[in-house]
Amino acid sequence: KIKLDYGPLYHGKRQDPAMKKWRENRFGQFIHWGLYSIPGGVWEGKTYGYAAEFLKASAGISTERWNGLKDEFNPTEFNGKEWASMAKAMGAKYVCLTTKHHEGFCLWPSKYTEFDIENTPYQKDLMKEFVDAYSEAGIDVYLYYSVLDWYHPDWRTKLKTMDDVEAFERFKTFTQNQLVELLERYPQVKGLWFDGTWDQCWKDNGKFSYELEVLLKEKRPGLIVNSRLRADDFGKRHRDSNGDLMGDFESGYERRLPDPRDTSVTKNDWECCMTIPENQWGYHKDWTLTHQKNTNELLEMLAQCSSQGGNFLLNFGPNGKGVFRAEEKRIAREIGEWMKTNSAAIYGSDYAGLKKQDWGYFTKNTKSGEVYMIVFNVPISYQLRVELPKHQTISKANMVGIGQELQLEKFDSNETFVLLPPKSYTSPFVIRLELKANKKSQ
Ligand SMILES: COc1ccc([C@H]2[C@H](O)[C@H](O)[C@H](C)N2C)cc1
Repeated sequence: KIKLDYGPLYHGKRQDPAMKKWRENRFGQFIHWGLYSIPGGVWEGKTYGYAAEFLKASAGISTERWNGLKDEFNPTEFNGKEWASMAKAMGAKYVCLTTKHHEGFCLWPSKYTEFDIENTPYQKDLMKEFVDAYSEAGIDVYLYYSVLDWYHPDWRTKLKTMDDVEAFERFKTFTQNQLVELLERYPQVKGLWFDGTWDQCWKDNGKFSYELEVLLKEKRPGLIVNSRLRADDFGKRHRDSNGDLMGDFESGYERRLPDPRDTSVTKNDWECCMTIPENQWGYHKDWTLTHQKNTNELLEMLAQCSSQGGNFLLNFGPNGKGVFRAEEKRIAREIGEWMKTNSAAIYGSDYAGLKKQDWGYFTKNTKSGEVYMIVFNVPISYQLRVELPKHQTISKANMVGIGQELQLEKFDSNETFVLLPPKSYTSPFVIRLELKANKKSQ
């Protein structure tokens, strides 16, 4: 092991109540909302297909012109309670909102910059309405914060000169001040989701990122931070120079999932953040440019994450007025419909320790011990293979929802077929297994 002064604060999975709640949540709503939500990927009549939150770069817009968008930010149709009730109906147990994306515009009235909500026609503390509404709906609130800040004069991608070093020292102070300010203004907040920490400037400041994690966790005991906050003594990110995770959960799964058979990911807590289009985090006017994931595709990702002990954070991008697009509202409703019947297989679930099969995913409820099969691919044979450890056997298998008991066919080996009634299955479904000790092996 390489000796590190600025590696992880601890090893293994946190078992405190705050982290256990994070783990039980399993399903969250990501929201990207900022000045980029106003143009929505279109500039001077031209549509740019790249991620809408990068329009400044993809359309070559001057900093002055881009920053001028703050004078147009007036989300008169924003209604925190409506947003929270859509998320509640979808079945999201937590939410993560961009307080400041790479553009540097702050959705809260910050003492440390004038590039914030206070200096827009809207003026009001939108973040307070947001945090209060979601908290009252029983949804845990997390805040996304981009260290990378295109607006701030002291931002430096890399530190080449002494001027750069001095500027970046001021930038580090600014960053720390803003983060403390967020925790003080919004006491309900459960955690921080850091982004924009891939540049050399941050890799050269592992000590600062370590001390920042310590400071923020002292300010807010139980605070949860993602792996993107940290760099170690040698500039390694997410995992330190010994391969150990820094932060409380691995958040490198951005628009991608681990291999479904990879059981190594179960060693740490982790989260996959996902867009509905191929690559749009901020609102984009034209979603027809790329594939839009449908509800069953998204449900399968949610099921896979749970089956491998990870969380699924699904992104929504409201427009400049604070309105979600029709596709997002429909998908939220459809996911919520499915969760009404099947959420027992998701909330409080974890890796079941059973061999992955082609028909779908196993999850295990950590409290009840009940094992679930979430089925996406019904085999032509209508036989769902289950391989159990020698000492276990299935005593019952029931469809969740309708409750129907399913026939079992047991093999001499440790395999069992759960037999499906031969009919058409047009929506993913869940089977609850009751397992018991296997007498034969005693
Ligand atoms: C250059 O590649 C990037 C940089 C930043 C991102 C940002 C997205 O804007 C979004 O906020 C995502 C969570 N983050 C990694 C994505 C890809």
